[in-house]
Amino acid sequence: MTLAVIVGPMGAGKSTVGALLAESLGVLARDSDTDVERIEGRSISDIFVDSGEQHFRVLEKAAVADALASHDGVLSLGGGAVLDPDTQALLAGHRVVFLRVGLSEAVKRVGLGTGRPLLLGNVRARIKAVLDERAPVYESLADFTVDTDGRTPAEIADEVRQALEQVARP
Ligand SMILES: Nc1ncnc2c1ncn2[C@@H]1O[C@H](COP(=O)(O)OP(=O)(O)OP(=O)(O)O)[C@@H](O)[C@H]1O
Ligand SMILES: O=C(O)C1=C[C@@H](O)[C@@H](O)[C@H](O)C1
Ligand SMILES: [Mg+2]
Repeated sequence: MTLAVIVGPMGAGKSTVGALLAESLGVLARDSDTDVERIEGRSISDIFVDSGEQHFRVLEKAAVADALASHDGVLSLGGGAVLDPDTQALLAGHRVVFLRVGLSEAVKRVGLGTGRPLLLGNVRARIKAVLDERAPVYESLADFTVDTDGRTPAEIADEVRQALEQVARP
């Protein structure tokens, strides 16, 4: 059973905060993007370019289901993993944390978007579209939400850790 599952858009800091949170709790951090890359032996960008987004989503769905079933620590999900209805249903059995980030800060954090294939083209416009489309999904799945704008990853990890103490595991 996971201790917590971290969701949010690109640049929210899921991987960064997930690693810090796991360290402070003395558990392992896992990241579905890293799992897909390890299993496939190629980067997410390469998967998108060579095999297409749909193929990536199939791999991602399997990696997330596996991690949700077997991981005992903190699990950070790829930004789009929550769009899958089966994944949404699985998440109901876990404590879900939404890391919220505003448009301008997300744009600053991802920089030129290198390594994030969904942002190719106009980074700001793509992030805006992703935030608009997905914010309600993240909100609806989350047991609680932590704002990340203007705060360090360590501060955010600390707030998540405190909030987890208030939320019983399902
Ligand atoms: N609170 C923060 N303040 C400033 N910079 C941050 C913060 N959190 C993360 N970052 C930086 O933003 C970038 C993106 O962080 P990270 O890779 O953890 O995001 P992510 O949510 O996992 O994104 P993705 O969905 O692409 O995997 C990194 O360079 C990281 O150092
Ligand atoms: O928001 C998304 O759809 C994505 C986010 C990243 O974590 C990766 O999973 C991939 O770049 C797609
Ligand atoms: Mg990440």
